[in-house]
Amino acid sequence: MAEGLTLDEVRIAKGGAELLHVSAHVPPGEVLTIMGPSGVGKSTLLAFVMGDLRAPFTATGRAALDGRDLAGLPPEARHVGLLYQDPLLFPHFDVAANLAFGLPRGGTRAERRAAVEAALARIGLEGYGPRDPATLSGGQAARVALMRVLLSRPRALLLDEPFGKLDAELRARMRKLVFDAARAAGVPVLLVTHDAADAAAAGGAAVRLG
Ligand SMILES: Nc1ncnc2c1ncn2[C@@H]1O[C@H](COP(=O)(O)OP(=O)(O)OP(=O)(O)O)[C@@H](O)[C@H]1O
Repeated sequence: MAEGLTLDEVRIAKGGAELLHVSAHVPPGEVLTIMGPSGVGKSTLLAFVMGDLRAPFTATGRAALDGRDLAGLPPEARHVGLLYQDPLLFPHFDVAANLAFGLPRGGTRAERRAAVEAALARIGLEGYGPRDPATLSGGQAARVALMRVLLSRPRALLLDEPFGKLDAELRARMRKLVFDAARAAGVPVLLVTHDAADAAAAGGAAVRLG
């Protein structure tokens, strides 16, 4: 059984015409960077792994996590975390509740509150728990969204230009946070980026589509 995330002869077509063809393996804790021109199908490939591919796209081939075929598993049973460039926070929840949503079920109220406080500290947003997400800057919201995904303890992590809205310093901090967390938890990461510095920081292999 191959530990990690495997893409085996994945072919994605749009309206019957092949868009991309890729085979790759991402060992636990490592990052595979996916680069390629706009429109080549990078985000669509991530949707396939999530189990969220929609018409007009079709796919053949296999995505497997720790040797287990993901086909047939609904998205919520895949335990694959996805982070976009645009942080999608729940607008009717405050920042703390957005983070708490990522936490696995269980634990006491006090434990959950402590976990949220620790998470806020890790992203440099101490005291931001009661804030309305609409009052956050783009970079602050991006950090909350990233931390919410990490708290959900995904078994694989898909990042779609996740650092695009951050300034250089924050970008470096967030890269370190996410790559260190993935390494520590043994989580394979697919990183879609146009930024060669992201790829260099990720340190793993890279594939170029198109
Ligand atoms: N719902 C849709 N219906 C039809 N075509 C779509 C749909 N969504 C995306 N496309 C097209 O499918 C192709 C692949 O899109 P995708 O978003 O996967 O590309 P990408 O490589 O991630 O691009 P970018 O780097 O610009 O984000 C593009 O040509 C896009 O215009």
